Amino acid sequence: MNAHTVTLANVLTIQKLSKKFGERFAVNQASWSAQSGQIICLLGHSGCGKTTMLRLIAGLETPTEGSIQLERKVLWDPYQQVQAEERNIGFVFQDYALFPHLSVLENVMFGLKKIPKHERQSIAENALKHVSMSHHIHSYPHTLSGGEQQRVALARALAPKPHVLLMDEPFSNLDHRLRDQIRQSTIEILKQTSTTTIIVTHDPEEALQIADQIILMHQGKIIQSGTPKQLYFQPKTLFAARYFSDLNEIKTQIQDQQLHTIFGNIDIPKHLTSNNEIRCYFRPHQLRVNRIKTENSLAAKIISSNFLGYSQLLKLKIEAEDKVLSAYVEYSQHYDQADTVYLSLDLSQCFFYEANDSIETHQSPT
Ligand SMILES: Nc1ncnc2c1ncn2[C@@H]1O[C@H](COP(=O)(O)OP(=O)(O)OP(=O)(O)O)[C@@H](O)[C@H]1O
Repeated sequence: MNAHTVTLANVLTIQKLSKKFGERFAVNQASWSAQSGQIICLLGHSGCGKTTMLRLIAGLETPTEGSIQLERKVLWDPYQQVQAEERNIGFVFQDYALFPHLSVLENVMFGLKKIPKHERQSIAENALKHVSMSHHIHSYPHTLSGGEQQRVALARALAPKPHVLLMDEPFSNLDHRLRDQIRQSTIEILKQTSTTTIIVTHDPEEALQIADQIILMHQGKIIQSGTPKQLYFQPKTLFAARYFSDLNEIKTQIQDQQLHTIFGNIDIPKHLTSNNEIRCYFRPHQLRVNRIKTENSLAAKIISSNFLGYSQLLKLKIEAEDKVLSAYVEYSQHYDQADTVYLSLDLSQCFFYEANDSIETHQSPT
């Protein structure tokens, strides 16, 4: 193996995992893996099966089929099962689930039952020091802010040095200003301790910011997995593209082995082989807005403008077409409603899908 191809071992391996409640699949044939020290985000809309996936890994739900493996040990398959308390997996619940009648220190010590009594206190104190909560060891949970409770829950989950840490929407109960700060410090702690962590979130920006790998789910199935940049820049389906931002859509026509659009022509992407109509999609910030006409640019009128602080969202009506597009531009450029501007687009950065795109089948260029 050469020095540049070091591969990390899989810590967690999920294969064809399914969970049915009645006739409905909450998780449907999901396969993915986490490598040592990685932060994985399970991302998707409400009800897509993220929490069920965490609970299956923790041993709080029993799978219908498939397998879960921690390093070389099978945690669950149809023939072998390891009980939840024997899995050495930490869990931070959405509401933190601290015991109200125990102090902060006692809450953290509670997770250390397997460790000799005389060592528990110093390990718990150390874990609390790590999350900067030493000054609160004798406080009770109800006297702490949401952010402080989150840090105690993190210390309690990390103190037993779990093989894998599971966190269910850990930042969603924090107010907006605190969220960024707590998220940042949590990620620093997870990276310092090289803790392999699976975080559930429905927030695409959060996943892009913190994940080494994103697993995007819809109706129990994995739609796409990969690095944040792969999901954002090379979404394989319209669903994946749309999860991360609004999209503009324009029509294309096939002529002479090329796709013709109002912004110019491009070779037909190789992955598109059927005869269905192909549509071109792009994010609002991809549309270039200019005051001066350039080659291949289209005249458009600004029909509305929304101030967003640093940027501005423009709705633009193309003059020669019955088409309205959206664009983000820097506010400092001071575009106003009714201004005429010129639009251009780099087609090589756009996504192309068939018009009747189903969620799982059609791919964009990679
Ligand atoms: N114990 C249960 N009994 C029956 N159905 C369940 C049970 N738990 C979850 N479900 C169903 O399984 C599906 C997936 O639920 P799950 O909680 O895993 O989704 P989620 O993506 O975590 O959603 P949210 O973000 O809203 O928490 C939903 O349709 C839900 O109603």
